[in-house]
Amino acid sequence: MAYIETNHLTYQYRLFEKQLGFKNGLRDFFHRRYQTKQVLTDVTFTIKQGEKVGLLGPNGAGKSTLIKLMTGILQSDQQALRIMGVHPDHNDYHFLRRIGVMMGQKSQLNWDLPAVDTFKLLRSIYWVDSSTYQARLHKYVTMFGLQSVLDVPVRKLSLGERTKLELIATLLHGPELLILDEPTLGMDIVSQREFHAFLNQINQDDGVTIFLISHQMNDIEAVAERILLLLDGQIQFDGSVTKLMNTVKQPERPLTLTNVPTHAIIATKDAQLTVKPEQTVVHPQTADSTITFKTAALDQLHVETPSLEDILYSLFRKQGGPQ
Ligand SMILES: Nc1ncnc2c1ncn2[C@@H]1O[C@H](COP(=O)(O)OP(=O)(O)OP(=O)(O)O)[C@@H](O)[C@H]1O
Repeated sequence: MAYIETNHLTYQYRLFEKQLGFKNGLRDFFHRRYQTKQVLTDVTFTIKQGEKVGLLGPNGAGKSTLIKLMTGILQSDQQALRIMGVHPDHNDYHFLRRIGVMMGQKSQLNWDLPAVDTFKLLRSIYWVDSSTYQARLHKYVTMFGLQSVLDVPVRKLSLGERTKLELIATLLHGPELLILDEPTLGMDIVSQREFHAFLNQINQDDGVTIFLISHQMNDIEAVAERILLLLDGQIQFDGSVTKLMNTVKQPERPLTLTNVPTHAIIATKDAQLTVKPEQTVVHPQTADSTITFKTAALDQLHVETPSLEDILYSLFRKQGGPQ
């Protein structure tokens, strides 16, 4: 049985259609009219225990909606979604104990209290025994080097410190599945890397399955072994970052050559280019980073490989799947 399984998962919101004017307002009161907004259509994928999966998609693609369905905040068809063998329900305590959810824009830490006070509260809510709690707290706080800020009211901490404490709060009850929605928003690059290293460590040490939504490409590249691309409400790609880079028809990039000798021939992996004497810019069909020279004597050759961000930019702009 798959650890996480969606099977033609479809979701639409129902929106109240409000009419303008007093008379229409009165009519609305007795005869409400609704329209529907299709957000997810036939979303099908499976995730194995211990995987680190990134969910990518443009604004409004339905990523948060999918998370709300996965955590039982929104309800879907029973057969369309199974998480750890059950249909998610946000009233199911046993289910909630097994997952941890961190939303970058929502905090569970009390602003006026030190983080350790919220940790103690969470320990009681989740019935974590004292020795397990102490061991986890010690491990996580040491990994992040946050010993000195545990007793400081949260409002006095930097955003980076708060975010790391937020992650610790999410993990104290020992969830097997960690769902993260934009966790590194606003973090500097040093804190981001510490955060990535932490996630990879808990995945390795404790086998925590990680489901990560982020618009930060470095989050995805540093953590996710596999990405799901949500476009037009459907999973349009499922595979590794490398596979996405190889699958997607990459935007054509000019090669800028200087001091090209007469009829210098450059071989790419898949094709050969013959450079005409005066030509200093060529547009190869298949440019990649493994270009070799057959006839050397080029002074300078710079090949730019498109980044993941470039690839996603072109995909998100046209809102279509990889071709
Ligand atoms: N409660 C709601 N009622 C009606 N429509 C909603 C509701 N919540 C979200 N939507 C709509 O559903 C679509 C998907 O929203 P969702 O928040 O899931 O997207 P997202 O991929 O998480 O976007 P972002 O990257 O901006 O966070 C959007 O068009 C949004 O306006």
